[in-house]
Amino acid sequence: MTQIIDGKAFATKLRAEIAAEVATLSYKPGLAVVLVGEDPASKVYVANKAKQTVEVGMNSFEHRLPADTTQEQLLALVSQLNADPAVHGILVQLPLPKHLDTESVIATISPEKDVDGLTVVNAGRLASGAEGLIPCTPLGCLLLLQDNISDMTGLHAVVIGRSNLVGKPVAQLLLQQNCTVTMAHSKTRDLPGLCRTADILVAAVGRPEMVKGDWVKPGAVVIDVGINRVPASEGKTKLVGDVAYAEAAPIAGKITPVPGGVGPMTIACLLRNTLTAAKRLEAAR
Ligand SMILES: NC(=O)C1=CN([C@@H]2O[C@H](COP(=O)(O)OP(=O)(O)OC[C@H]3O[C@@H](n4cnc5c(N)ncnc54)[C@H](OP(=O)(O)O)[C@@H]3O)[C@@H](O)[C@H]2O)C=CC1
Ligand SMILES: Nc1nc(=O)c2c([nH]1)NC[C@@H]1CN(c3ccc(C(=O)N[C@@H](CCC(=O)O)C(=O)O)cc3)C=[N+]21
Repeated sequence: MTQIIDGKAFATKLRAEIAAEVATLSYKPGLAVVLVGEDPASKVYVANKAKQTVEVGMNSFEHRLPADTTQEQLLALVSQLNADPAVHGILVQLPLPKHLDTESVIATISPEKDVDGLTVVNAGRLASGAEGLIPCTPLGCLLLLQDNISDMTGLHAVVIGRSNLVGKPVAQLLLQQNCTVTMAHSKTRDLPGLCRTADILVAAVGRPEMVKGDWVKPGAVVIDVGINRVPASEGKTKLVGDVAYAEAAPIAGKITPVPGGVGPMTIACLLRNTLTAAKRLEAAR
């Protein structure tokens, strides 16, 4: 029988552990979230994050800026948050409006407050095995895999997608777990054949239900990172992953659903990173 990996339940447990630790602190960790523009999907995530941040006993600072915010204004806000002792974590919601330079905005975030793990410093720390802040979604994937596979040594992991936010850091983490890692992307030849050799298959592509059932090796552990909103019946929309779940689930050994898989873990890991950053910053004061 296929086992469904319940990311929602795992994330609830993780948040309870975070809340218990926050309650022992003499200060309140603070997370600042910056949202530029009116993207409705982003707004939902920001609202969810703010609610859960407060629930675990942290301060949530929301900065909603208009879509026509200038580069200078955004950089000034990030600098102000860098200097604010009540702020331990800074998250700038991506993607930014096209007129803004994402790279320079990320580069302005203090690496010690970079709870998304997106700065060059934290990416370098992850690649070299040093202690830093690990991107939330990849960290969530790792925690789910560790909870479901006692030892990943020697397993073949195929990661589809090579973004700085998801694919690359996932591959780094699985390499640290002694997996043999193959990174696949839009130029990969015979992707279905490659996927069929994967003991662990991570899909972070952004293409609804691209990974078909017959791409999955029987018994493989499938982690579906994709969050795609697609039309459903009666003019409504629904969320689907990058894996054709109905086809893949009976073949996989274990699989994450969408919603209720990696998504909730991302927010829990964001809170965990904020706690980690707060403890390090306060210890250094
Ligand atoms: N669950 C969560 O919490 C989160 C979910 N997401 C979701 O995860 C997905 C990936 O996000 P992100 O990494 O930011 O996306 P990006 O668009 O930055 O990267 C997508 C990657 O997929 C690859 N790709 C695209 N088309 C194909 C194809 N036909 N075959 C093989 N590879 C392909 C691209 O290859 P190339 O480099 O060659 O272009 C690229 O490396 C999205 O659905 C996103 O919504 C993202 C963040 C958090
Ligand atoms: N700087 C930055 N960091 C990010 O990590 C980041 C970002 N920008 N931009 C957008 C993407 C997307 N993302 C999600 C987080 C949680 C859910 C989530 O909680 N999903 C739930 C519910 C979704 C719903 O029902 O609406 C689920 O999958 O069960 C989804 C998507 C983080 N991202």
